[in-house]
Amino acid sequence: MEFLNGLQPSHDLTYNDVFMVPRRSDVVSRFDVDLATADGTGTTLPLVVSNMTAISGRRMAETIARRGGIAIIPQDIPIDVVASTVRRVKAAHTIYDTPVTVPSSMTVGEALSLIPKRAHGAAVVVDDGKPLGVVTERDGAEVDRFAQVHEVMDTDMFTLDAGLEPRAYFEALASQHRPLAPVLDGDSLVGVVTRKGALRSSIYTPATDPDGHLVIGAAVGINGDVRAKARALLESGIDVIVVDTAHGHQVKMADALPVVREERDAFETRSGRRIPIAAGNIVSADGTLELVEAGADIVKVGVGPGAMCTTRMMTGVGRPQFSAVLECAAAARSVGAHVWADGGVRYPRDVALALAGGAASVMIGSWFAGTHESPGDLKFGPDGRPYKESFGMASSRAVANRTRDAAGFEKARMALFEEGISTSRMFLDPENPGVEDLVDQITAGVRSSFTYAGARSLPEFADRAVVGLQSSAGYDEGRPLHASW
Ligand SMILES: NC(=O)C1=CN([C@@H]2O[C@H](COP(=O)(O)OP(=O)(O)OC[C@H]3O[C@@H](n4cnc5c(N)ncnc54)[C@H](OP(=O)(O)O)[C@@H]3O)[C@@H](O)[C@H]2O)C=CC1
Ligand SMILES: Nc1nc2c(ncn2[C@@H]2O[C@H](COP(=O)(O)O)[C@@H](O)[C@H]2O)c(=O)[nH]1
Ligand SMILES: [K+]
Repeated sequence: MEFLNGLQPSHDLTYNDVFMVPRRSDVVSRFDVDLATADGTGTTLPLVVSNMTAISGRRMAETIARRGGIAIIPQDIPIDVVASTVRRVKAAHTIYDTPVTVPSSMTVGEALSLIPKRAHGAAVVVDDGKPLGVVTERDGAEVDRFAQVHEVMDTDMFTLDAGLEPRAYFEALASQHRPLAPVLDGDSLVGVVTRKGALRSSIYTPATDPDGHLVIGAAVGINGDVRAKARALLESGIDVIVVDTAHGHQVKMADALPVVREERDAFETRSGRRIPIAAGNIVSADGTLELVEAGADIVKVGVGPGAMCTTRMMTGVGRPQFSAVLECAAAARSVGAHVWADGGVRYPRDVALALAGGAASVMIGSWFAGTHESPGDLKFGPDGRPYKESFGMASSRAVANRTRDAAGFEKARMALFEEGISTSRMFLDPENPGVEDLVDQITAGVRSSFTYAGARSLPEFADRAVVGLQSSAGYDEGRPLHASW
């Protein structure tokens, strides 16, 4: 990346401070862009879902990996729960959506609470392994919530066979005027296909491990028995291990990383698979080099940009994210390592700018909180708008959860330090209520960005991007106008 007109910025910059200028391009189609990352995680899109309890769980993990990204399960989740999450993600189909299945005797009320767990808006009714019908929100809307599913389900089953090409699924659904269909392999239900899903599987490549299963990562903190936790996580079958703390450039991190590296190397000897280690967070070249030296393959960059994060207001500490990414990515590159740009991403442009700054992948938390796939229950505001609750991992809510086994006195001491928001309502966008809708927007924006720069791949983009500085009026000029002046 170079600054426009050779400018050397006199102060640190964040995403809103900068813009990219187009340059002559021989990339003639946005489909010619390859967004695969080289950070060793197997992702085909440079997107990582933040290790936050309100955002990253099983549904998020399988959905994002199916489209090429990866989700990181937070450090606060008990290891047996992480292991079962990993098992279920690895068992999920790489092409078809996982169906919500309900027995025919389930109440409509219960079924309606399960349907929003998937963006496709329907549950498949299954008795004794045999699919009998489909029930949607609309089917359940007008009836008593204690009615049973078999009374309202659509039994005029339209199913499709597994193994067809995406176009065939799309056309079959379109010609039958169906939004979705259960997919059967022989008699058994293997998934659900929607028109959009079929379209997406022709555009995205799932992120898979060497055995062809969807990828997933998990985080470990720097306190407690780091060795045992790291070993258990590796044994659970994760594809990247994230060593996570607010202030990554500290002695405890420098002590924890060699331990995690030893466990990783031992796991490689046992299994033949080398699992990358990500660690953070830091915002300086020094911090990057020290973490890489201590064992990190990937360094997580970002102190204070996160939407749930109060660190900068509480402490005055942090660094505008674009400059932090730029400096850390250059340092990482000089020693053959990678960075993830973590936090503060609200628009596709921010993802593009992080990649221009040299990030191998971009971590997104809050933006993905308001989707069907985030773990929380769907709630409704006074105006009926659906939302999910989100909270920071350094909020009193998260700290209370993380320290649940500590003695009362210790708990109270730790609760003194709070650097995150405990409740925030993240509304679902009615047009884009699923995380895949957001991924569609991001990849459309980023692919287009690459063609403006004349780049076909991430390294080419980081090399060719020309970045200028703008005032807030410049930023404002770029915003769309949804009503008249
Ligand atoms: N990217 C960001 O800007 C930030 C992210 N977070 C996220 O919040 C979660 C919790 O992280 P964390 O608070 O580190 O909790 P951890 O449970 O990982 O504990 C952090 C350890 O580091 C010590 N420590 C020393 N200085 C600091 C400091 N300035 N801030 C925090 N800990 C410090 C703490 O000791 P002691 O308690 O005795 O001081 C404690 O032993 C993580 O998921 C992290 O990524 C949190 C804040 C900022
Ligand atoms: N200072 C804090 N940072 C936090 C907290 N919880 C998460 N985070 C960081 O934010 C990013 C996600 O950023 P977003 O803008 O996409 O939401 C996450 O990966 C963490 O690094 C917190 O409580 N305090
Ligand atoms: K912030």
